[in-house]
Amino acid sequence: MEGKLVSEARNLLLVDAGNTSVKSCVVKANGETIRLGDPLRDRDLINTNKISRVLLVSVRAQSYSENLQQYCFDKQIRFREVTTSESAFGTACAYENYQTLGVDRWMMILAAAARPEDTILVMSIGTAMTLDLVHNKQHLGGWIAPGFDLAKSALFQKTANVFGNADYPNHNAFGDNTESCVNFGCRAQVNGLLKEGIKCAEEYSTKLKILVCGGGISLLDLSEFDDIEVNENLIFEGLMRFV
Ligand SMILES: Nc1ncnc2c1ncn2[C@@H]1O[C@H](COP(=O)(O)OP(=O)(O)OP(=O)(O)O)[C@@H](O)[C@H]1O
Ligand SMILES: CC(C)(CO)[C@@H](O)C(=O)NCCC(=O)O
Repeated sequence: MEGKLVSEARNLLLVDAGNTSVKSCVVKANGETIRLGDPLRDRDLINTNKISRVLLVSVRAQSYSENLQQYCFDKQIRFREVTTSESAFGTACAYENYQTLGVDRWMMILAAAARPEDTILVMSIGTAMTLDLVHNKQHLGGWIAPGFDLAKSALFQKTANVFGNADYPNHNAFGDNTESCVNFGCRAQVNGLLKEGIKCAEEYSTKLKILVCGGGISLLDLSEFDDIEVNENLIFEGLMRFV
């Protein structure tokens, strides 16, 4: 039975192991894609989707990569972990110590570099928020800041009297109690980061494309930004360049 499954398998599984969650994407032979979860949590995912090859990017502890590699080895599935490189496909990483740039950022940078626009700002709104500038297909650098939940928990941990709830506000306003002041303040930080990023990026070009992804996208006031594209598959788009 196991042998039959392996011989029938021909689909590719892309895996993005982030700090909060692991996402995956099945790429079928006909090009169709399906977004799924963590293959180490849902042990049927690989069998039911006839996976013959796994490509991983991870910003988690090394043990996640080792466990997935072992799992693939046991199931006779080809496995490769893609890591940040000094350059790829003609795009150089802005970090001298390139190994320290998160591979999730690297994938988004490479996805942006494959686009036709000259100047692209890539933003991820996850556990952490990141911004990276890609100009003429080169990575010029970026920012790392706490994400919405992280900013809130830092406030709760480091102050005696600030408390909150688990709401994600869908607009901005001035709060009239502690919880709403925290929520609106941290939401303003998300939007403010992008506005500041645009200001800096406009030194390179006033014609700017913005690509955004991550679990906190609904915190952005999308209508306030020109030429902005929400793309949940940015990391997978970058990873697909290695296929
Ligand atoms: N319903 C929601 N509305 C708005 N924001 C949310 C919601 N649910 C989660 N978030 C935000 O999304 C974050 C998680 O995003 P994501 O799943 O992209 O994280 P991750 O990829 O694991 O982290 P990272 O990319 O930083 O490693 C949470 O920390 C939270 O701030
Ligand atoms: C910043 C995060 C956590 C965003 O997921 C990730 O890209 C990471 O762990 N980066 C390592 C540090 C860096 O990119 O400089």
